[in-house]
Amino acid sequence: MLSTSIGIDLGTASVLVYIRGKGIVMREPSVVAINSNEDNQVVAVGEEARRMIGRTPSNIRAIRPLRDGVISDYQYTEKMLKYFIQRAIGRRFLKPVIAVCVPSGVTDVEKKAVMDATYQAGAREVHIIEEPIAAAIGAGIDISKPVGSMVVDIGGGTCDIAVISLGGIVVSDSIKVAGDRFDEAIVRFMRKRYNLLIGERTAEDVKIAIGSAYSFDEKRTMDVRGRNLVSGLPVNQPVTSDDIRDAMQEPISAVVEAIHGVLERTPPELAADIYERGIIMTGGGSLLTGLDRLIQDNMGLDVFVAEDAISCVAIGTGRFVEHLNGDGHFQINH
Ligand SMILES: Nc1ncnc2c1ncn2[C@@H]1O[C@H](COP(=O)(O)OP(=O)(O)OP(=O)(O)O)[C@@H](O)[C@H]1O
Repeated sequence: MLSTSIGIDLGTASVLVYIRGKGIVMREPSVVAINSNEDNQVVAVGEEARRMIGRTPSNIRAIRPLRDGVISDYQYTEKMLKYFIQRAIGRRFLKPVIAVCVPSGVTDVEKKAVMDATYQAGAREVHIIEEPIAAAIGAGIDISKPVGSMVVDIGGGTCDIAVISLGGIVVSDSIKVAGDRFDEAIVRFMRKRYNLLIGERTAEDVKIAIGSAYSFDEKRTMDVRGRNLVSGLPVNQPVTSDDIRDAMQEPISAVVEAIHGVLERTPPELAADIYERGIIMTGGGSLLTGLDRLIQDNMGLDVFVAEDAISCVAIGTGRFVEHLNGDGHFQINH
């Protein structure tokens, strides 16, 4: 009997678990709720904890243990990871082999900590995988070939840009500007332009509903509910997709500049491959309307959003662990 292989995308915004033969079996927000009256015990994890944000007595706090693509709270990252692994695998006779994809800003010490937590949660063997490699595998790129591919993974906390060839990263950059920064920019804009106080969850909803990185002919509007900072009362403020584009201009430009920077540092042969094949975008942030078009116009090359972009890293991590050969190397025979 084969032991189970599991791939985990330990993301800033969400954790996805992939099991061999089943695909993605779990997709939960990276949130932990703790009770300060009971020695900061964990009271809920994932979606249940997220629902508690802003709706709990003051002794219960919902925290995001990974922020800005780094582990901001190791203790709770470990608890969250263990909870998800145990829920995914249940009771098993044979311990699973687990690959965990960590945000690229994570240090070697933190990687070791994630490894230890995964062993403690019941793994037989643990592999830590880099985010751009997982994203590329998940997007269906054959990374083993001596051909340059550029992957831009835009998550919640980080935007990772990498040129991959022969299974390794040749040039890369990681900036702490991604989906969360877009949301924060919308919060700031609403306060400045409309004296309206909104939370980050509302900002995210607005971004997904009418946010656009590119100026399309069709304009969209929506009413945003918040608190007027002058009257102190709740109001509905109509906003347009142009408003939201203005709001996000700074973080969007930072993403475009970072891609430029990586292309400039790419060796000419690989750059030629990328001009021929285009850029692949993955991660939830790449779903922002018009972002592909904006990058395409700026760079003068084709940009494709991968199928199921938000799951690419988890799928890639799962495929990585499925195709490990006996000596611990990734190998797919095409
Ligand atoms: N349709 C959409 N349009 C715009 N943004 C979206 C959309 N769907 C999801 N997002 C954004 O994608 C981000 C989360 O992406 P993802 O789940 O890939 O991140 P993550 O892997 O948890 O983070 P990281 O890679 O930084 O660790 C959030 O900021 C979310 O608002």
